[in-house]
Amino acid sequence: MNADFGAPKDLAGGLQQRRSLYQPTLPPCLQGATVKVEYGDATTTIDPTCANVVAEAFPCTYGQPLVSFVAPPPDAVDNDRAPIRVGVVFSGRQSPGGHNVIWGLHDALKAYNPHSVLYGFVGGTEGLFAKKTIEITDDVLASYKNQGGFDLLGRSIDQIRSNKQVNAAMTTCNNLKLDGLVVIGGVTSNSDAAQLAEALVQNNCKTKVVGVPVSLNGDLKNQFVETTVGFDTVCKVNSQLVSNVCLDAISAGKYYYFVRLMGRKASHVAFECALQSHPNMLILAEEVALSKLTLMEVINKICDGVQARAELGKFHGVLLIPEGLIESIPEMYALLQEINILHNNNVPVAEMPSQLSPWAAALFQFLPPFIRRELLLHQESDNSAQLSQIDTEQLLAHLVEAEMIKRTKEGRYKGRKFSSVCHFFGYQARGSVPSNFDCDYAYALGRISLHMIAAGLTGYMATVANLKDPVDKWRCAAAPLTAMMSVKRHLRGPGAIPIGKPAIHPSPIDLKGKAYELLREKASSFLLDDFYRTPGGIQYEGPGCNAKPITLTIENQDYMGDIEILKDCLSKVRTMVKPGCSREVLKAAISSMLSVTDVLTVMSHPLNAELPLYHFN
Ligand SMILES: O=P(O)(O)OC[C@H]1O[C@](O)(CO)[C@@H](O)[C@@H]1O
Repeated sequence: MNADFGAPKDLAGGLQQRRSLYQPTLPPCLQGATVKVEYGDATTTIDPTCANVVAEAFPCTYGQPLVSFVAPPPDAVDNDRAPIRVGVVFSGRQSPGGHNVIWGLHDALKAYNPHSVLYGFVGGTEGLFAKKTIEITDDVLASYKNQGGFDLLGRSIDQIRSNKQVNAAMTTCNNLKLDGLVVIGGVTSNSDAAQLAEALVQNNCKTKVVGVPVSLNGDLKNQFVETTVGFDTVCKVNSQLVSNVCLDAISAGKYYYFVRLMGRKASHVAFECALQSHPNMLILAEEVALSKLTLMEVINKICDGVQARAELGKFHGVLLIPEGLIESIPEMYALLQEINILHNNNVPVAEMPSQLSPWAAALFQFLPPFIRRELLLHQESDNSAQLSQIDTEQLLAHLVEAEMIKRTKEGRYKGRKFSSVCHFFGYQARGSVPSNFDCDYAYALGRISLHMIAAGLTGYMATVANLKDPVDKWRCAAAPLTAMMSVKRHLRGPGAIPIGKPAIHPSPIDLKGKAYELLREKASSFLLDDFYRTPGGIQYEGPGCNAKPITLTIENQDYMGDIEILKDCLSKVRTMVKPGCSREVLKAAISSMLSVTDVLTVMSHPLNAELPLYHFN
């Protein structure tokens, strides 16, 4: 690695310079040097059927309580606080706002005790294993505040997983006498952080491990985590690009733009961009997987859309797909699985096609040569295909064109010749200057991380709830990483056997949610009416800067399921306990009628604080 990490950045004048001066807004509880730590109920896991497996895998860190942070009372005794030593590592992929986590952590650390030290691991996890550090100071941070990229420290493999890697990380923590290690990343990095936390406790290492949810994919979402840092920015930047091509398409009326967006296991980015820019078509991986659509069924669906538009005299359009679409098509998934096994068996790439099963070989041969080459690329660290390198949008455009030619020959399509232009909007947005929302959110999470370490929490994730409200209503908390875990299983239903290691899994688009329903209601209008929307570039200051402060998915994120549970629960609870009962009695009543997950949902629900108040006092 030859980058000069931590060196001052040459900020171009104007916007970049002004952004470095932006001061994130802080929720009230984080405004002082300390916080009051409130412990909630013990946790299990989001999937109670896996609780035993998770408990067995994490004997020391499973079942820890939920924690919330509130402002300390004005008369709180402010004892001397010993300096704290913390390390921070960029583990997951680049995502706008990552630098602000480090900035928030640094500011909280220095406010806590000015002699505290923050080490940044240079070159990501590899820097952690090799104890390659720089000290993070005000000077080092100055030109990275509110800037995109992860170039302050860089990153390498998103893994702290093998025994060798865990031991190397532990040695570094011991050598540097770290009180805390902050791991920045998405689902994979936070699963690894949980494993590292457990290993450190088991080996009597004093370092507390804290995870911070940073991922452009927005798929680390559960009852504790509303969204990840970077998702807001990436969706806004991509939505602008998508709306630009929509306007380009309608202007000349001659091209279909096929746009692939990042999102490996879940289609959140594509979904949000569709909500923001209203393209003609959106194919969600979750829908395809649910309906088990074959590749040709997907192609026919697109061709039917092209044909319906042609009947209205429209020969242009914009189609969005997530990069994970290819894996959601059953036969493509099966083919990728076979290739995966060949990789795991170290079969040379050139020999792979000949070792595929007959049906997989037939499918492979049917695909255009560029896709064949891309499918054979080496896997990612989580053993999945390198989806960012597979030009699925080109595959679709190629097959749609062939199908439209066929329909023309058969006399089924009488419109103009189909023409396409393909784009992958991925890395462009990933390196973007973060939005105000991501700057504030990341900075707050950085500050929370310090308070978690100071409170001695390990195996936890920093969280903020109520994100759709103004910052002064944000609720700062920490949730055990094991509470977010589940285990993959073979079969669905009661006989299903959990397999594999417990991990935090990406959460897919909720196909029963309000945001999805909204989009489906508009699908036919989007397809035919060219109902394009132009959100424009991110506005940082002045009129319009807060017009849409947070992504529409989050805004429409309904707690409907939870509210239904809550309402139902309340009506039953009323018949069981007296108004003004204690929290314990209330909890026992709730527990007697709900599953462990639902009790957790209700007790950690944003409305929970009101539960005893307006119904029982
Ligand atoms: O930087 P790389 O290794 O190409 O990673 C690309 C992957 O990272 C992500 O941007 C984030 O997980 C994915 O959407 C994408 O597939």
